[in-house]
Amino acid sequence: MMLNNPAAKYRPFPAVPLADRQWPGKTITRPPIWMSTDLRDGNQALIEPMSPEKKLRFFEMLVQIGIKEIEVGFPSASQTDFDFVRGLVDDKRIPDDVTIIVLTQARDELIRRTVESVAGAKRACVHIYNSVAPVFRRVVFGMGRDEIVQIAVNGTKLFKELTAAHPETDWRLEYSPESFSTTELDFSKQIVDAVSAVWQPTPAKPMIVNLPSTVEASTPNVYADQIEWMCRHLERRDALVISVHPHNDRGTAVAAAELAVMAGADRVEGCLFGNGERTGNVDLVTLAMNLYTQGVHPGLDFSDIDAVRQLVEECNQLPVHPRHPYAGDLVFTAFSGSHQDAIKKGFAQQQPDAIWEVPYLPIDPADLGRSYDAVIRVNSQSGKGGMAYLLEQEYGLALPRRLQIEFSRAVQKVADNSGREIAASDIHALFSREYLEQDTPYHYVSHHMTENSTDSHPVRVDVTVNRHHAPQALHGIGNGPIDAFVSALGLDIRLMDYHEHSIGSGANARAACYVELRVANGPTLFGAGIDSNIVTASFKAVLSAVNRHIGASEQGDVDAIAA
Ligand SMILES: CC(=O)SCCNC(=O)CCNC(=O)[C@H](O)C(C)(C)COP(=O)(O)OP(=O)(O)OC[C@H]1O[C@@H](n2cnc3c(N)ncnc32)[C@H](O)[C@@H]1OP(=O)(O)O
Ligand SMILES: CC(C)C(=O)C(=O)O
Ligand SMILES: [Mg+2]
Repeated sequence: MMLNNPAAKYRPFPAVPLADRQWPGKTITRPPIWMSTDLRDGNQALIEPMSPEKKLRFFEMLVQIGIKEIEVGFPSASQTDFDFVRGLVDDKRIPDDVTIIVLTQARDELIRRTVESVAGAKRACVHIYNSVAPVFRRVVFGMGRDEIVQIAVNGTKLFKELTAAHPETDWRLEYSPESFSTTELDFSKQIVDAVSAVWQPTPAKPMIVNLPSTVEASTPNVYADQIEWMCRHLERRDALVISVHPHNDRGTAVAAAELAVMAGADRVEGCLFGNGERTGNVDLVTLAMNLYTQGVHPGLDFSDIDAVRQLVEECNQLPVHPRHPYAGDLVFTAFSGSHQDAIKKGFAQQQPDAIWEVPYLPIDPADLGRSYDAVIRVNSQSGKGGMAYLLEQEYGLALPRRLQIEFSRAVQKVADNSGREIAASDIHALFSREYLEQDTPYHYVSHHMTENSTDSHPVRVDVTVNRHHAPQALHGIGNGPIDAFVSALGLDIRLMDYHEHSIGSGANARAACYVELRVANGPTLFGAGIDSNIVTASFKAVLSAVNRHIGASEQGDVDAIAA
């Protein structure tokens, strides 16, 4: 043993002897039965447990999402929980297709109080548990196996007796050998079989056998082996609903639940966004959305995930992590350049009802009620694609590729200097400053254009521009308006590239023009212009490019590019 090696005080988790395990070859083709334990396991793990009002809002939201089995509390633990559960029953707040579940230790007085809390409900499930792992048997109870079995059997017998006095309620039993995942499999089987022998479930009225990883202690494949082993060995299997309840101590609860379902589990207990004791219960939102991405409808409605998240955060008084799969603030956001480029191209090519194939996005944000707007954000890690996407989405400006490259240098400079994210409005302001507001020394005032199709230069423009604020009347002819305008300016410039598109439609439509100009044999620069008149927009774009060239030249004067 290595001295001072902390790892030396831990044991490797033993493999399950299940040579012919079947689960690795299975796929999940339908959702499990979902059970939310937000109001019990989630609530018991909060710094401040929920008030009855919050619990009720949470309950109603769970119903709305479509969860049919809801663990609503531990009524024997407190008057608040008892009253809340009683209120649900007495105020007839439980829809006919929803089953409420109440948890109790397998102790007589607690079982009595629990039955009292739900008696009279149309249907109610009492969830009885006792811990069965060796360390609990030794440390907590100081009991041998048979005595531990007796706790569960006695509790079940009492429950059977008590419920016989309330035939108006359709009673269901859920039994959990707590700490199942760290218990010898033969003992878990022994105690579950003993409980089901007392309760005598039938396929029409099955008993829920919940097999929790109370503390997640192994890799998820081991948990799957344990579940498959139990499914194969339990008595009265056709009268049992096998449930799993993974906790997230190793950070693999989602994987454990998924493999457990492949291994035969019919039902999954968990909490929204993974709240729950210590590192949490398995996250039902992630599980459900993972199914979506495999083409399996989870049977739950998370089409407005932001509203669900808001309510959960309010009730739990715990934030959902910004990187939470599907619901986090940042999960549909790409900052890095190559991601932005691929996402932008993906959105452009994605057809409305086709299979979803946008790179880097496993799910369509719209399916969760999230908008595309926040998908791409720009900071110093971003390339041209991100800022081009934002300008197009938010301002309708579709920059040509070479202009994107040119402008992204300006964006990058600002991002590098500030070290912060740059909002779409900042990018637009920068674009306006760099291109649209470049009006010195040349500023467009007005123009008149005439066309004579028989002429070799069919277009003539008479244009007024201010040069250093002094009006100048210029005239030029050419093959088209821009050609004629360039000739009217009388500068040593060549038009290299031209793009235009409309912004908006109808009476408010405007034209955006982008031109790339070369000065003499020097470098090229872009200019941009926007106007309700497309010809005016193109003239403004030319002057924008000219002014930028002049600004960039050493002399900073128009003579630098005079013909
Ligand atoms: C993994 C889980 O999440 S399990 C659910 C855990 N949740 C909670 O415990 C929240 C609500 N619980 C409570 O408020 C309290 O535990 C109560 C009110 C239910 C009971 O409180 P107390 O009577 O003080 O008992 P406490 O919970 O401390 O349990 C200790 C005793 O119960 C016994 N016990 C614990 N669990 C069980 C069980 N499932 N079945 C039978 N006996 C049990 C212990 O051996 C111990 O016995 P001892 O006093 O003879 O040594
Ligand atoms: C009560 C049981 C099911 C529990 O919450 C656990 O074992 O984690
Ligand atoms: Mg738990």
